[in-house]
Amino acid sequence: MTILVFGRTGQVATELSRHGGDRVRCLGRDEADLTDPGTCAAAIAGGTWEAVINAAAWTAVDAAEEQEGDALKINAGAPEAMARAASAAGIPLVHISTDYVFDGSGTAPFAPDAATAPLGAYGRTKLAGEQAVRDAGGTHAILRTSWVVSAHGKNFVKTMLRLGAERDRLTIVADQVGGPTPAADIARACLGIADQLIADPGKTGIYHFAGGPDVSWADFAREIFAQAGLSPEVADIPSSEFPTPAARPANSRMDMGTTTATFGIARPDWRAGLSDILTELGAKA
Ligand SMILES: NC(=O)C1=CN([C@@H]2O[C@H](COP(=O)(O)OP(=O)(O)OC[C@H]3O[C@@H](n4cnc5c(N)ncnc54)[C@H](OP(=O)(O)O)[C@@H]3O)[C@@H](O)[C@H]2O)C=CC1
Ligand SMILES: Cc1cn([C@H]2C[C@H](O)[C@@H](COP(=O)(O)OP(=O)(O)O[C@H]3O[C@@H](C)C(=O)[C@@H](O)[C@H]3O)O2)c(=O)[nH]c1=O
Repeated sequence: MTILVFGRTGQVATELSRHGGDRVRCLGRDEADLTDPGTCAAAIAGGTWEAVINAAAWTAVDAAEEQEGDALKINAGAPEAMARAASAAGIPLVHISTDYVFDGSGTAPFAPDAATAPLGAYGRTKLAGEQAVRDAGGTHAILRTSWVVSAHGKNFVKTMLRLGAERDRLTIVADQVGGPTPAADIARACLGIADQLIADPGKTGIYHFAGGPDVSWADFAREIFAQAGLSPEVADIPSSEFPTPAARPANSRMDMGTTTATFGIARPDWRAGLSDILTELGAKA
């Protein structure tokens, strides 16, 4: 049997396709459009699947501020339909969420049961998606991750490689700290969690999965440039000097202790994943 994946072109979906091989069937927007949640439910009901993984989402953080209704449909309406259909089919759903459901207060890592309080529209829509998945009442894992990077799509590593080649000096925020997470590691975790939920629906719940060690965006940029053999000056700035439509959490540290205890999945070292990404991009020094 096969695992159904929503998403085909995204960072995590691309790695699910790569790591899942013949075990996964990835649906692009042409086959299941999340703005039309009925197409997601129909895709689940229309096949015989072992599990469902939702790797599709509205991920444009700033654009969500102006288009929250559109983002809500994709990040909550579609997951609700997926969760209901998966529950009706008696199969588990692995749904990916984000550190941006937290307000970023303090410096301690957030546990999965910590209070949520999103700072912006993207986080609000993702939190609504989590709630919808839980309300559907089926077997599920809501896997919150952070700062996803890969050789595909749009992400901080690719932005830094572009800017680092163009400029002598970059100003990068140093007062936001979190765990960069390679999409390949997320894909492996999702597949492992899906298998374990099939075997034991009692593992249903909210889990965290983020790379370590925690780092500021500025220090993350420095490591990207070190591994890529680029040497622009990286100047630390406060978030106030990099104004964006959506506020970002200052503290994105996430405690993944329950993920390790429940599923035996260890925290990945993002520096190793970064090395793989740069090698794949032909950018490794
Ligand atoms: N990127 C990050 O830094 C983080 C991401 N996450 C979460 O991880 C998950 C995966 O993110 P990531 O791989 O980075 O996402 P990407 O932005 O790389 O890809 C998003 C995917 O969603 C698809 N999608 C968007 N809108 C629709 C739609 N209307 N119908 C069908 N498909 C659609 C896109 O397809 P298309 O190419 O056709 O638009 C694409 O495949 C998401 O749940 C995200 O919220 C969590 C923390 C950090
Ligand atoms: C390009 C650039 C960015 N920055 C800052 C802005 C921001 O605080 C930080 C990262 O910028 P980005 O726009 O890549 O990050 P952003 O889109 O906010 O990334 C988020 O995406 C969503 C989908 C998530 O779920 C989060 O976990 C997180 O990964 O870097 C600088 O300080 N200087 C720069 O030159």
